[in-house]
Amino acid sequence: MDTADQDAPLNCERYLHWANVFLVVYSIDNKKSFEGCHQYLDIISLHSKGVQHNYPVLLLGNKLDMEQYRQVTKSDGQALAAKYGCLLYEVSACLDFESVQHVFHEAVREMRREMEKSLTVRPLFITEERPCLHMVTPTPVASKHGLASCTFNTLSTVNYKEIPSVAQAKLVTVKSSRAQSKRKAPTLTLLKGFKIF
Ligand SMILES: Nc1nc2c(ncn2[C@@H]2O[C@H](COP(=O)(O)OP(=O)(O)OP(=O)(O)O)[C@@H](O)[C@H]2O)c(=O)[nH]1
Repeated sequence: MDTADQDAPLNCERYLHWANVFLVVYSIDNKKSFEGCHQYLDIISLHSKGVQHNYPVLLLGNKLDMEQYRQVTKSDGQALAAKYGCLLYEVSACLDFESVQHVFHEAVREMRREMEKSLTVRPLFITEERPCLHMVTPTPVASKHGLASCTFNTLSTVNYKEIPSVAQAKLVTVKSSRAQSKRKAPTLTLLKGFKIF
């Protein structure tokens, strides 16, 4: 979405809640446009804090072909990017399509990296390897990314662990409290690493 705001951010909600990655653009030949970026960067970082999620931001100095009229040095751009923890690129939209394309590809890569990072907070699974001493209150394990959701209301001596990666998957046997009390009662066999829905 192109915000198309002329001087300052307007109705930010319409893109803040919608976007996964932000490109903040100024013209290297226009100091005012560079100064206007501060407001956008502030708003995006406030938004990220509010939702406790890091949205990648790329700061983009456009009109590199206007070098002779440059009002914003590359180090100005780098300092601003460093302040807000974002990446800086300088491009010429009218002369160099590939550099613009590269920035968009980078934006998508950054977004994927962020999503993968947030996936490292993995959902829980159950194992009987180290039984707990007390009953655990059944809790729905709801993953933000829909990876796992289950309740453990028949399992009293189970242990809760993070799901290992599929490469580490192996068979484990989980017994219900009823099964443990009866020697030949059926047990439930799970493949470690598989999600339980
Ligand atoms: N020299 C030069 N001019 C450019 C470049 N990119 C855009 N322009 C010119 O800058 C002006 C503004 O471009 P827009 O794409 O409309 O910029 P914008 O900020 O999205 O403008 P709005 O959509 O009206 O908010 C136009 O006259 C473009 O031709 C560039 O890389 N070099």
